[in-house]
Amino acid sequence: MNDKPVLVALDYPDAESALAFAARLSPQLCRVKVGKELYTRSGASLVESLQKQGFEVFLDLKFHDIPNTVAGAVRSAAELGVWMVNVHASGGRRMMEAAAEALQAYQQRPILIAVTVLTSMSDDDLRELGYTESAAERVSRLAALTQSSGLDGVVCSAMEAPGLRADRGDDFCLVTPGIRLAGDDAGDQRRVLTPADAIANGSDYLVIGRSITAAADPIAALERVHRELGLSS
Ligand SMILES: O=c1ccn([C@@H]2O[C@H](COP(=O)(O)O)[C@@H](O)[C@H]2O)c(=O)[nH]1
Repeated sequence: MNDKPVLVALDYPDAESALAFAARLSPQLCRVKVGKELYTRSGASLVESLQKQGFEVFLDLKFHDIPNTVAGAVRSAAELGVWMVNVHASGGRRMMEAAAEALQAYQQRPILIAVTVLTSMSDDDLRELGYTESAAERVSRLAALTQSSGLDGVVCSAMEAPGLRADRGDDFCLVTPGIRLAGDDAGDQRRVLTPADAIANGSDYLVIGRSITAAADPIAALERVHRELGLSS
């Protein structure tokens, strides 16, 4: 396990709330994730404010568009100096190759990963969309496509991590949302594991939102995650 596996999802409606919460966290102990809700409202300046606080930022905008547009989007993310950025694997090989190629010009580039199947989706959800594969099968296929397109890793559920680790090797980065502390409500998530089980399954990074941010005492919840992983807080 790497020494900073926790990525705290800052799913807040505005910069003030996000920055106030981040100020209670230590950049030595975790990284932060900025997603669509916060970025749409507060944009690049919010990312820069978090970086000034010392945080490495995962920009979770899940780009999915034509290759030229996605290449430009990941280039903008690199200019912003984010630590990690993502696209949707279902954008296909040419889109992912264009994204990977766009980052080659940067000496210090973001880690580039692709979302396989959202952790909020079940096999039934996929069937309703007309897919005949299970979530696990689709994740496996999209992860192979992601790796052969030159990306660094995928977003998947920790439930799929053992198979992906075996198939894709130790250097392929597995980023897993859908993490819940035991006893917490899964909410809209469908493929869920605890922090300890996710790491045991081979996850590199755990994306954790509500189990921390919606806890009565968020800092105590983060400490509980670290204790569960055998890390000091
Ligand atoms: O498949 C995915 C991809 C991204 N996410 C994001 O992670 C967090 C999870 O938040 P929780 O509150 O811990 O459920 C959220 O920002 C999602 O946009 C994901 O859940 N699943």
